[in-house]
Amino acid sequence: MADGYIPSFNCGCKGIRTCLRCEAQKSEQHLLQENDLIQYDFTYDPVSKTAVREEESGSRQSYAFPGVFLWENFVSEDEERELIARMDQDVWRESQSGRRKQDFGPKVNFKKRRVRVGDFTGLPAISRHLVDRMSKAPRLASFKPVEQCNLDYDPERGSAIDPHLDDSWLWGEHLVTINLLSDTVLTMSLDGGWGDVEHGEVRVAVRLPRRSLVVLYGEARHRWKHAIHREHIRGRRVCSTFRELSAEFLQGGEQEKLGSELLDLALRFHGAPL
Ligand SMILES: O=C(O)CCC(=O)C(=O)O
Ligand SMILES: [Fe+2]
Repeated sequence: MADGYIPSFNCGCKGIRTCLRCEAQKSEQHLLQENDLIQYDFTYDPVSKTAVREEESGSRQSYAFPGVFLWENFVSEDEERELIARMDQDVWRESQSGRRKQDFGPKVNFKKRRVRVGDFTGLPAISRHLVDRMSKAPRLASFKPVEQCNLDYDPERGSAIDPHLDDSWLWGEHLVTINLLSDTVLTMSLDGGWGDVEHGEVRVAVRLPRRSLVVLYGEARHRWKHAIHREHIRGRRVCSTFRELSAEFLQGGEQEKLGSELLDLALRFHGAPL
């Protein structure tokens, strides 16, 4: 897809962030993107917290892979049904790469590093129990989200999210995502080699079972990019990502006042999507 290509119809894609719907409109289609045939180098093992690679020769390499916490069966089947039914009562807005989204959070301009309350009215009521429950994990004992973003991935649209790092000017140490409706794979990637892999892109596949919660922190948050590739969306997938504030917006930080206003609002759980 050429840079600057702007689809002229019903999707939210811009530039290189395309979906099957807008790709189908192009005369010269490149339906298979480069990353459609990924050979995974490593697979994450949540028990040993290592990234494991099996060579064709039968030898096995494994390296510590810190910064991922996985909580299986975080929500029950009944809860999942209720959560999705509730989300589907609200409008889903078109986003990039064939995703749809619902946002509950402050108004942010990341380029200009500006944030304000805007129309934010708090996280949705359905999240109160979820946030309560996540705080039972020692890693999340003091996690206080001020933003929730729900994303809806559709295999028919080729929905995906390209490798990226989440902002760390506004957002804090922990990125918390609840994975609903289908299993998927969160692909972690690093350029320039790792361990005995001297150069090139190293990828670690983190399996996310349906109804699990995953936390990225430390190196997995700040050094490794994360992505959801198209081929790992096998059925409708909905996720909710929760983000906390960075030190600048917490006690003792320069923007503490705004931070505490956002926190108070967020944790009243009276929110409507923006
Ligand atoms: O879909 C996911 O699990 C990841 C979403 C994500 O990385 C983001 O919204 O920044
Ligand atoms: Fe992200």
